[in-house]
Amino acid sequence: MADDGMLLNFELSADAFAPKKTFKGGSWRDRLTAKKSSEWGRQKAKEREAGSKGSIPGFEEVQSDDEELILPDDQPRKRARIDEPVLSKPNRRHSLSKQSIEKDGPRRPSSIPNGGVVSSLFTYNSKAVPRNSKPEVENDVEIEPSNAPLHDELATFTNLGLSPTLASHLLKKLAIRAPTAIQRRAIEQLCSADTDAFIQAETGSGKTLAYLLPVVQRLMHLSKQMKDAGEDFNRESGLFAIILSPTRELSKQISSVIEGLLSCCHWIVSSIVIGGEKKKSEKARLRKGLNILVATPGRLADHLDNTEVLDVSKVRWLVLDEGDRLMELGFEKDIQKIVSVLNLRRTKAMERVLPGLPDRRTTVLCSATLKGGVQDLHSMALKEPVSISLDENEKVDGHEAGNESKGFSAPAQLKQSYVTVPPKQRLVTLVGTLRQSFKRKGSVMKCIVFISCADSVDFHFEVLTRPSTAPVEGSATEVHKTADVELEEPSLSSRSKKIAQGTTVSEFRTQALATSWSTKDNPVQLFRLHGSLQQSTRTSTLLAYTKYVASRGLDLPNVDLVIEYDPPFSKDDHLHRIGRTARAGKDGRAMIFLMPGCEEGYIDVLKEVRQRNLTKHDADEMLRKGFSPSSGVTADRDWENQATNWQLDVERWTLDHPKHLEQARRAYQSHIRAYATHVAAERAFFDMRDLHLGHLAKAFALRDKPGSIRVPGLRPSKDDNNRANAPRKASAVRGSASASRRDRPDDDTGVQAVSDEREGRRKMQAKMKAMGGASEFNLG
Ligand SMILES: Nc1ncnc2c1ncn2[C@@H]1O[C@H](COP(=O)(O)OP(=O)(O)OP(=O)(O)O)[C@@H](O)[C@H]1O
Repeated sequence: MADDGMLLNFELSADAFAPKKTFKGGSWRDRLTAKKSSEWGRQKAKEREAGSKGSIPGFEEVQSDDEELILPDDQPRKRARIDEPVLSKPNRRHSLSKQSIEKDGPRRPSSIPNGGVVSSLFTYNSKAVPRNSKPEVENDVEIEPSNAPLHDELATFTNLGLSPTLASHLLKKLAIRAPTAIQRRAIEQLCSADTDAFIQAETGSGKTLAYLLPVVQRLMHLSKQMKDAGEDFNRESGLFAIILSPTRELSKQISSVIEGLLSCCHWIVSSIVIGGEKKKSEKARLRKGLNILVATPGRLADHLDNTEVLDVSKVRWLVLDEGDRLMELGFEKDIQKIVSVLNLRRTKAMERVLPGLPDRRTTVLCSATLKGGVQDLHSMALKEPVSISLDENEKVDGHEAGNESKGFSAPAQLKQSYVTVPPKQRLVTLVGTLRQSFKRKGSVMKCIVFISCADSVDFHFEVLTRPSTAPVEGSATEVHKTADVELEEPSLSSRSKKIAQGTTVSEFRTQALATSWSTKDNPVQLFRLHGSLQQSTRTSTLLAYTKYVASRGLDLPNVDLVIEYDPPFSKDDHLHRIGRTARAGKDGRAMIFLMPGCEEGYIDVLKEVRQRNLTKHDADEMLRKGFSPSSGVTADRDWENQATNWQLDVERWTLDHPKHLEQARRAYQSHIRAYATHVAAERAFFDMRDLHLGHLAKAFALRDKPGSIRVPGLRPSKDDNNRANAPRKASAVRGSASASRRDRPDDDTGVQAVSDEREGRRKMQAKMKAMGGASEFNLG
């Protein structure tokens, strides 16, 4: 009796299949299966006789049309998969290393429930499309930073209108010596005039201080005028300035910058309302009185409706920070409402004007990009504004300023690169890149990896901090309990568990050592952050990350490398993500992972952001650098074995624990859903129909066939349910990165893409808004 499971378990001896047999008895399927198996065995025997390949006990490979190696299963499977041609293995790149196979062998049967597919990392990968455009590599060009503080002798804060008290406080307490180019313009303008303003400047150019310094300066001046007129200035004098920002994190960051500034004029009081805490305590704070308020739009609109004690009649400065994000996250209506309430209440209260208080309100809009929504916000909130920006051809300290294309700006010194990685190799290439980057700069380096959804962040955090058993040179194989932290989800805190060595660690960690890839000599800490974490956890994680290497807590200082492991959902997203590095004149690198095929079209978008300093890499290069032993003494392509071992190790780890397996499947499914939510203008680059789902599964350490990955509890959409009733074609699931759309059967993938996109976008926006907005760190 030959069934599918036995087919895969056949021992290959040269004589076992020698005579040609006829098959009788059993069902037609059994006979056909046995016949095919016999032919397969004969062919293998011939190969071995020819010395082309030896058999490895306990491991036989069947290659499918997809070049997948199917491992034997404990459980005989009912359904035979008998139509796959048997291919010989012409070269060593097609097979797993013998070492890894032997290692994998004994554990395999228990590791692969319901049959599994292990495909080689290095075979049948889609190739990068040759491009006609000019070569992108223009590295090693020394470019002067475009967002650094100026060296101009005249560009001092006092020359721009700040009081000597504030200027010396900046220098002594905040180590800020000279303004950046955008600060020079904004401070001069806003200190001397009551006109609305639109500040547009690249990321990391110091926009926060560009609007805050004039506000604080003007309030200091107001307090002096009131004092001269015999009136006290204190927290009860009135609310004079409101700063709106799209996210809680950013609001807190702005609030901490204000606190730093106000320590030289402690009579001016600021506060913050951003949700995430009880409205009652926010109301209590508002009741005590304050002069500057930082808020998220939704929460402020709510307080304007429901908190009587909030008097906005004296507000004379309204700042809309990160205008593009405010619009993108759907705060338009809230802002509209806030602006009209401010207008209405100011007019009603004109008779109670304080000495020195300007008649009109100044509204300032800030943005790093000029994208669609910003224009709407501009017309809705600003009246005859002055535009404060650095023109395209403007020179900063004799060098060209940042803008290379209208509406986009990235710091000139930022080095962008992209790496084309076939879907199967994504995970190992990420690890190779991290190993290489941290090897070069040691654990003093800081990096952010952007991943498209919270489930995927969780999965990758666990994978990268799991104890590795793969023999990668110098890896920190033992678990470093001391670093497992501290920060935990309150709801999960009770579920702490004892681990083998007797140390209690939290089941849910947001910080841990990257034991699976960093080395003992150079240990790297990993932090987890996404929008599905509770607010308190997000805040403390960000703080821990900020403080980990550098101690300034203003933004995320000194981030050396940004990796966009999953491409951004829009160009603006990209700009904001890469803007976490190369801030205030510092160096920075940003690397994006693209898959061969239509994703490579995104390279043109990268060029729009900045053509210079754009470098190209490929997966082999990153793997070689990341997985080669540091001694440099290595057999040719030894790194392939190292990478394969690492990958197999993760796959085993995933299969060995139901929890990990579910997490991997959940991450995979959520990733695909998120993939469908790219903005319409960029969908040609990120086309669901070009995703090779089977290969992509490997990047989530899955050996399942894509069609069988269905995690219970993962929000099924209506269309999911409809699809479940429709016959599913195998090719629709397996796809092929290289096949054109026309080659595909008329499958339901396109429908899924569209419906998932709408659904995904709607949910994402709702979720972000419910969280009080999203930032580049709220990715769930
Ligand atoms: N004049 C200055 N000298 C030195 N450092 C500065 C100066 N102004 C701002 N910085 C620092 O530069 C960093 C970036 O500033 P900020 O966050 O205001 O930039 P941004 O333009 O708002 O960027 P993004 O658009 O990405 O939010 C901060 O760490 C800030 O402390």
